[in-house]
Amino acid sequence: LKRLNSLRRLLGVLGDRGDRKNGLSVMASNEDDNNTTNEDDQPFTPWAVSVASGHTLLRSPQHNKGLAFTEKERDAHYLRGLLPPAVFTQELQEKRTLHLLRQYEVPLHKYIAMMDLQETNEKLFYKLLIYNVEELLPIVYTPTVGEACQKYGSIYRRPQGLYISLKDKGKILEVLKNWPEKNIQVIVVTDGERILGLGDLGCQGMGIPVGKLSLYTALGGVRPSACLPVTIDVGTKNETLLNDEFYIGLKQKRATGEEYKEFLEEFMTAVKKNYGEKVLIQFEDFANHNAFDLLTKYRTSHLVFNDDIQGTACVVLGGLLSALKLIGGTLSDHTFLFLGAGEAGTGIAELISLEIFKKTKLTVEESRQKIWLVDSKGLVVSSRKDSLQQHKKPWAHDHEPVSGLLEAVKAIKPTILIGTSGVGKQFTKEVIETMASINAKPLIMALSNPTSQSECTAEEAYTWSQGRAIFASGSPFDPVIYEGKEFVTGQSNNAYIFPGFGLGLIMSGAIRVHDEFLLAAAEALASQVTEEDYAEGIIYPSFKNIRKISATIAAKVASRAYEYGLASHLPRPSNLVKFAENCMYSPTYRNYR
Ligand SMILES: NC(=O)C1=CN([C@@H]2O[C@H](COP(=O)(O)OP(=O)(O)OC[C@H]3O[C@@H](n4cnc5c(N)ncnc54)[C@H](OP(=O)(O)O)[C@@H]3O)[C@@H](O)[C@H]2O)C=CC1
Ligand SMILES: CC(=O)C(=O)O
Ligand SMILES: [Mg+2]
Repeated sequence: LKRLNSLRRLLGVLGDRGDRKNGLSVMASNEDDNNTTNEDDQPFTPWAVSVASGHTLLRSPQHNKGLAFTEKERDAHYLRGLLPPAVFTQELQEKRTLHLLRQYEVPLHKYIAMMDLQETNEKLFYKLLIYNVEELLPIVYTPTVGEACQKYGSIYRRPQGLYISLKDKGKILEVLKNWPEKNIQVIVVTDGERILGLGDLGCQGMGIPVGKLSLYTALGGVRPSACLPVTIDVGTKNETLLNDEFYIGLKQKRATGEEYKEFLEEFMTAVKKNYGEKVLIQFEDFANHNAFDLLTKYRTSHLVFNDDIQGTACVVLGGLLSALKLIGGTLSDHTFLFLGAGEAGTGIAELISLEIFKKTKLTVEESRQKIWLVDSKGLVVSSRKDSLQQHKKPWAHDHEPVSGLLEAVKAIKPTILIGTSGVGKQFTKEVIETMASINAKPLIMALSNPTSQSECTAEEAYTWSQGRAIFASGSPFDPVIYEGKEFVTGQSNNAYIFPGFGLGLIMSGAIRVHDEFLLAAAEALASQVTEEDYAEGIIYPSFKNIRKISATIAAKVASRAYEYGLASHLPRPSNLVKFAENCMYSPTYRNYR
């Protein structure tokens, strides 16, 4: 009877709504019961019926403007008294927040502050990120996001993204329907097994899809409400996490084999059913024993993109095409040696050989002969072929076995050395000195993330090559002074690619990804490097111009999609760059009536 009375009172409050001239936010709750008896052990219904004004408006990250609500808006939306009297412009808010962020000395604290901002005032978060991208990218993205994932359980405040765990088997479609936004254009999904070069972080990998999607918006202009971060939790093999009382994921051994495949199949089917044919699914930081299979299996039935295999290939090929201006020759004149023969390494190798095949008279097989890879067992050579994973086989060339990287550098004499091992400090003094003894301008790319896993630092690359190296890294390094000269380094990270690439797919309504799109994206990136960049010895354009770069990449990708009959948004816009720019999300506040 008491509960019935509560309900009556609640309905009475709701009935009052029309009488309340102000249309105030109405929060009705049976917590308001004037009961004297303790109901703590009674089942409770968390009623919340609201319109976005007053307190509710301030609590809505999409609509909140904080101190930037004007006097008129404060009157019209029942905010009087809920905010201090000062009215700030968005620019002043940006300045204030930046000032605050700079007071934190620990990058992880800045990360937490940025995530809080994203959860309270989305437009201010994106304004800050877009206009201060070089300063804040290392916070919301690599390297800090790596540390955030490692400590995700203990810094956890509010859930971000959608968690799909083995507990949801048979109900994934229902779980997708719980997500509040219906019009999803991009999903970034991980299963947490290979988070950067930090290994299996299980459910705590969620930081990666969240971070990648914030870049989709900030760098590529995709609406935040169209982005869905997903973590698939099938357990973890990380014993530390399994024994951690603050671990937020399933405490069980990672599922493998058929159980894993069936769960992923259910996810892929549910996604297509819920969001349609044109939702982009970006696979991120899966271990390579699943990543290649998932890409192969779903590339013909879904719009899928593996960032670690394909996005990384684009950013590196773009950097190589641009580097030719500094190191000379054509791509096919060079010899490439990789440390690491996994997703990134073989993905890049495949795209380089495709580009050489397209631009020369060489066959794909001949172009592959210019590329060598070293894995944890040494140089990938034909005598090892039978025991090699499928993705390594095309790179198993005839050569006697070579055990380590230094020996491989001496034997192969590469002009370009690329680190994709996920293991730090592998480009030793001897390795770089040997590269410098073979090449006037050795091109050295240390791509592993985060900074702790980088194959070498910028300082090591410049010092050990006596200032002759052309250097780029996956995570950013500060400029280095060597013998009185300043060396600015480039960041070779797929963040240059996926936001623009995804935008190109979305704006053209592409239904599948074709390898030609990857070549187009790489060439578009290379075309954005300026003479000033080359004068500084860098092979990537500045992140400051990333939205323009993303628009150029999007336009080229879309253009190929139309050319290959894979675009569904018709008619084709005549100026694709302009169209891409016009599609981009703006972080500027809107006026409320
Ligand atoms: N800059 C960027 O944009 C990107 C950077 N990355 C980074 O690249 C790294 C690798 O990623 P990914 O390719 O997906 O990982 P994978 O696990 O697929 O591949 C790692 C490769 O490195 C090899 N390896 C591991 N340890 C050693 C060692 N000590 N000596 C030689 N080889 C070794 C492995 O050998 P084996 O096969 O024998 O086990 C494997 O071939 C990560 O740190 C990741 O953060 C990834 C994507 C993009
Ligand atoms: C950059 C990226 O995707 C990685 O390190 O995995
Ligand atoms: Mg990745």
